[in-house]
Amino acid sequence: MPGTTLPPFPDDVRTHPLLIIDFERIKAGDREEIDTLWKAATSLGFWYLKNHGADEEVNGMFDMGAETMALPLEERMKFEQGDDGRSFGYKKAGANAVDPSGQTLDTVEFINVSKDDALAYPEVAHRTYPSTVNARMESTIAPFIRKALEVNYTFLEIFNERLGLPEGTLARLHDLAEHSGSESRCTRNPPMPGKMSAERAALGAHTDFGSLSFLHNRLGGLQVLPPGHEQWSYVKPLPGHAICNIGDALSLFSGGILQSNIHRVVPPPGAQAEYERWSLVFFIRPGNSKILRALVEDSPIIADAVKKRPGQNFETGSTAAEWFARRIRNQRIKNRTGPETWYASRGTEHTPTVI
Ligand SMILES: O=C(O)CCC(=O)C(=O)O
Ligand SMILES: [Fe+2]
Repeated sequence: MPGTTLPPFPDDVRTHPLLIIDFERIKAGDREEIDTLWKAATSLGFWYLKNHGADEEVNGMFDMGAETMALPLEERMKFEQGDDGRSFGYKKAGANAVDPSGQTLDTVEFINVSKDDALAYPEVAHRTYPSTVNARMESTIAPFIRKALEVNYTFLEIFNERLGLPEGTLARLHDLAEHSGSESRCTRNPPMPGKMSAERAALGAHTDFGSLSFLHNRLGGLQVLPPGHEQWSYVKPLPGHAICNIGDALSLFSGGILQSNIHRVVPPPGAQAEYERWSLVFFIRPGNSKILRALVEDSPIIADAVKKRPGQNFETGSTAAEWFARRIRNQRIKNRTGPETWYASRGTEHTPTVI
């Protein structure tokens, strides 16, 4: 957290390098930088982002997270997301399964704030939040969300062009005026030194539900399973760099050209394990009514990609709202009937598209 000196990320753990993208160069239309972004988005689907200009808002969001987690649990529980497939609100630690067995539970708690609630405040679009969230809705949360949207819409415009889609197609699928599952998430994972091995997931293996994630963390713990690998690798946090990744919705819209890669969170490595781990994400997700399917009629490039992957299903028959609700509902341990509940919470991770 701000003001704390954290031990460095150890140099003796398996780490996967990510390409570094400079947001200033992307905004300036630098072709070389856009080529590098395209390479990252279509291979691992993860990249570092520097010069994103959101540092101040990110620090404010971490303060909001600390203030919220300092509220009595009883108070936080008044705003719990519940078992009906709703994402917005507070999620207590241990509410979710992390694997099919249902024997182990997640250890993270987080506070999710809807983009619609933050931008409509003081009007309520979906739900109400703890006092600590309300106090910072206009000064911290809405500014952070606006910055994150600027970054994400910039990427969407580039992907739109590279995918050969008619101008504005991806922007319309993420129409700011339509209610959506887009949200900010501030997560706390308590330190549990020595109690768990690195194989004990704090947040189970998953692909992100939405289109793009704009992530900020300070301590290690995030791991990716790159296509073709059998072992998990850490993603090393780099000061001043966000980590961006593609989620299921963009992977589906693009017929698998954009890669939604599996990842998880384990306790921080080495001496970092002694510390509380915080992370902050903004997830941009399609408008609630949008159907998750490959945009084959809109782009010959996407039609071609789908033809090349005959074993894969890019027709979910599901709206964005239904897709997210299904996944969230089936992660909740209260809804578990057996391993099938875990499998029903899955996204595109069983159909990797990068060989
Ligand atoms: O905490 C992190 O570093 C990643 C979190 C994550 O993957 C998520 O919230 O979907
Ligand atoms: Fe994630």
